[in-house]
Amino acid sequence: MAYVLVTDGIKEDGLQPLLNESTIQCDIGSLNEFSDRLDQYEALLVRSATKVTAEVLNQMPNLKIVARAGVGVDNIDLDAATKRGVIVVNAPDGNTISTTEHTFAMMASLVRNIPQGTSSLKSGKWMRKDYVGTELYGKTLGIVGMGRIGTELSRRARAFGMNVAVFDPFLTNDRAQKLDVESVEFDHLLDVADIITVHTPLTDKTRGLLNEETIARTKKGVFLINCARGGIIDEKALIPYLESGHIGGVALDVFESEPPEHNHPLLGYDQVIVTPHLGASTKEAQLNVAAQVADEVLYFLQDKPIRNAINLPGFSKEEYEKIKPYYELTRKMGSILSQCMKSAVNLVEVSYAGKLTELDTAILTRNLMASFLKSRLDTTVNEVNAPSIARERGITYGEKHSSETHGYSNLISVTVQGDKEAFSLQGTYIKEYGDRITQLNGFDIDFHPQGHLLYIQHNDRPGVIGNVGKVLGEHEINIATMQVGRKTAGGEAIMMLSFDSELPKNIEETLESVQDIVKVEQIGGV
Ligand SMILES: NC(=O)C1=CN([C@@H]2O[C@H](COP(=O)(O)OP(=O)(O)OC[C@H]3O[C@@H](n4cnc5c(N)ncnc54)[C@H](O)[C@@H]3O)[C@@H](O)[C@H]2O)C=CC1
Ligand SMILES: O=C(O)C(=O)COP(=O)(O)O
Repeated sequence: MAYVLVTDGIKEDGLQPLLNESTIQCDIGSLNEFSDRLDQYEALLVRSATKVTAEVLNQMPNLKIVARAGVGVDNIDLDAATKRGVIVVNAPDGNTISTTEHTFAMMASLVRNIPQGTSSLKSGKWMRKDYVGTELYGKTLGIVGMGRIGTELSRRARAFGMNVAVFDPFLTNDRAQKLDVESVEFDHLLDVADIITVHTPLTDKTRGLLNEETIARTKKGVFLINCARGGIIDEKALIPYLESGHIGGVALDVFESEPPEHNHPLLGYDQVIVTPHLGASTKEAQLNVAAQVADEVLYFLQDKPIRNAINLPGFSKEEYEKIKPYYELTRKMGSILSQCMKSAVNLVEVSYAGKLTELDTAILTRNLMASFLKSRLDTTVNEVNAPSIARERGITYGEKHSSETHGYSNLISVTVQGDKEAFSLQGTYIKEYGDRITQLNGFDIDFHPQGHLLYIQHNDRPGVIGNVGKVLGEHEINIATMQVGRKTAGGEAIMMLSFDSELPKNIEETLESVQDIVKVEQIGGV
């Protein structure tokens, strides 16, 4: 049974695939409510309220995946999760439309004083001349961050006859042209925009993007909107400009600290309109994001590919189908290399040739590294934390694409380099025969890496192979398959034997005492 904890009121209708799965038990509530059994959960589903800190992760030693039913993952300690090997996924596009529409509603409300007019009338006043608004038509909307939400917003703004100036370092001219927006530098956007709205994640670069200095550059009467993340607009910096009347109005759906304090200074200004982080709060968005993360968690627990991992290279289902056979091969190669080369390693070089060069191979290299490191360490190592663990251990690794296929349609070559020795392995996947190891330390060989293996280095002399068979026979060990490789007659040679069951621990020493046998390594669990 896999245990899953669902927090933050994620919509249950969308979670049906998880809730209906008989091998999964879903608990619904908060971290606090289930504090006595946090150690059992393999998956945690959250929105923005639950803070997945390093401390929370420590209390959940079994946790393998955190799924964010929404976009922003700033409530999750990504570094700590990555280090621990916990996959973090989100639901990137399920709430795009809702947040876009909310931003547009905030913009329209802001320029037409709708919230102010509502509360004034409800308090018995009829103040038409105090609430004269501004048209959107013909005004310039400055969008900072042209991702999913920024893009959808720009389409709506264009439909309202607005000009759109965008600052996003990743926006190409071609895309800007297609979207009929002007791509500008940030300073230029500050100069020309009548309304500025931010749609970036909160990062070190975007924190305080609109601050005392940058707001000073904006047009008098500018309207500012933040429906992205609290802190992108520096809340304190707004106050002098609201006081002086430089800012025409501010719309905030998000705050530096949520909920904001009751006596938060910005809440006292009539020109500031607010909502309590409602951007994604529609029936449709909540159903979408819940269904997206439920699918991802279910897939993950069933060892199927996940699409929206934040701390892993992403790939589509189609790409996964292509990569799948090599995934198993790289796992096996990593394990064999680690067990054959027992000494310290400082460099791992992976080369992909043939059909593989058409694929994004980064995930394969991570998989190989995870498998390589796993056999050497007793901590959790997977594709998520393999890069940081390798770095910590002083192991550099890299990958390249090459044209040297050695006649195979696809070929993976790996060299592991230590201070004193090196070890190399080549493998391929052939549809009819499965995965094959085709070369080991320069020796041509051909075997299916499966089960319990014995790798023997020996001198190519008459009787050696027979003696190995004899010793194993005396120990009642049945050889399943045996492959021999050599470079020259009478020179160095290797054997690779496979067995149906585990071998006795001391068999290496017994075999190493046989004449002309140089080295014996058991390779288990491939
Ligand atoms: N209020 C709410 O309830 C919701 C808020 N959000 C927030 O909205 C924001 C945007 O969401 P999406 O559009 O889905 O994300 P996205 O990832 O599609 O877009 C973000 C864009 O920001 C750009 N960007 C990053 N750093 C930048 C910088 N320094 N300057 C300019 N542009 C920069 C990126 O290139 C990207 O195009 C996120 O912070 C997300 O958390 C999202 C959904 C709901
Ligand atoms: O998706 C996002 O980034 C959001 O900010 C939505 O947050 P929520 O799930 O409504 O707490």
